[in-house]
Amino acid sequence: MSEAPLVLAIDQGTTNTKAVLVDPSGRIHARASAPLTTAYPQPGWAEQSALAIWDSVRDVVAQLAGASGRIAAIALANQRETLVLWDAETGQPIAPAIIWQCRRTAETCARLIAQDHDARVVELTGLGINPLFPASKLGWAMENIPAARDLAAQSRLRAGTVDAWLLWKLTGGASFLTDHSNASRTQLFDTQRLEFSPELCSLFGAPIEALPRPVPSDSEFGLTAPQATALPAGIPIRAMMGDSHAALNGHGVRAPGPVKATFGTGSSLMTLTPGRVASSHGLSGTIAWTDRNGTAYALEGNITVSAQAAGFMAALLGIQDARALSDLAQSVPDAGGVVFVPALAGLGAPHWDDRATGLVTGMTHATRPAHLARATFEAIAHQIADVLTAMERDIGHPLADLRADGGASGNPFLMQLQADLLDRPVLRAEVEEVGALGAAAMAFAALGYSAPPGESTTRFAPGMDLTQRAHLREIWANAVARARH
Ligand SMILES: O=P(O)(O)OC[C@H](O)CO
Repeated sequence: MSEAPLVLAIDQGTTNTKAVLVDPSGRIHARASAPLTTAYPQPGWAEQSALAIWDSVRDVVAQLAGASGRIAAIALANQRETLVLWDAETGQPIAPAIIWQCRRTAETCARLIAQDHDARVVELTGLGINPLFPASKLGWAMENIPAARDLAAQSRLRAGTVDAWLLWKLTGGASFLTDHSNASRTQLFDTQRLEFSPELCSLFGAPIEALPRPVPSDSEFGLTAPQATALPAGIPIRAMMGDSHAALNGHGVRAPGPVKATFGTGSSLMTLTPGRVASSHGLSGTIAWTDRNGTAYALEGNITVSAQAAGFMAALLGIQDARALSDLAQSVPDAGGVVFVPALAGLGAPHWDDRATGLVTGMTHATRPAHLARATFEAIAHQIADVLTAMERDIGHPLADLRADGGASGNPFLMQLQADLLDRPVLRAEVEEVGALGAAAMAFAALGYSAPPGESTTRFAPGMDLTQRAHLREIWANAVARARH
């Protein structure tokens, strides 16, 4: 009997690139990982090397290429809203990638909002005007990077999100495409017509001809080029999706109801909706994916700094890493009244305040590093609770539980805190690579295999006294209000 085919699923994230080899049942046969660094050259700015992103993909692919004879397809999940600019002729990036966290266009966005453009942008895209999205980033690049203007004048400028950049490199420049889930996060994409909007491109100063062609998430995206990676030429790329969208698919969510939270550098909560939605509570309407069944729409809340807050606080306290910070946090029964608001790059959903800054409240002579450590994990959970509350208000009924994935979901202390502060169960996926598995499931479906079930989970039941929970939620809300002044 011949061996089952494998999909090589790549999850290109902000802090690392991971890849897995998966079979049609969803079983992982091998894993690989490569780290990435982010530069913060000015307050509010955030950049990565586009070549380092590509090299990290080549690295993880090389670690798994021994199985290339069995690899039937490649699937890609990626950090979203990050803008890469490159020269179509040389294949070289012309500037650092402006990543999703970057707030350099905060003033431009504030001006566009003051000029009353927000309602129309939300109508077309589901997204409130914000520097998170590539639209204003591309406008900024056209104004501030002379090479972008020069190349655009020669029709050589390519401006894409990370999926488009990686696909272009994997195929040796043959494919310049983006999938609808990634396109829906650019704030240039009309999510009803499924095309980039000339009106929005003109509003943000983005050259529409430099953008990739948007296609469904299960398209025939192209074939690996000779020597692009350690893989042989001719392997098809059969799925591309934003990482958060892929994680929702990886949880086995195929119909409205469940909500998932990815505990990554930032966090994203997402739930499928019966159709296009416009949030009234600070969330985004977006496209989950498009495939042979049509377009799946979703409601999403993005938190700008989530698990990254633990690394930040560990560094600030001179503690080795987030794991050691978690140990320290568990040495005290509570945060002693201390609240940490990790608005280190403004605040995302549901507040969307670019001027908010990080803040610690409630310190006294009794405050110890352990209280700050505990407040950091509470902050991660509070932010998720804020978005879940907003989601319930938009949907109009309570959500039963939360599906959790992403690196920090591996921390049982955090998962218990999350269940406690939500006052509802948290179901954590047992494998960490839910995003990669979701992209792999999309590729297998494209190849004609039926979807594997969602990942099995560990359940964390809420156990906090309700008065204590109400008190913690209240002092958190007060601290957030202060961070915004
Ligand atoms: O790199 P991650 O996993 O934190 O994901 C980044 C998100 O896609 C940004 O929206």
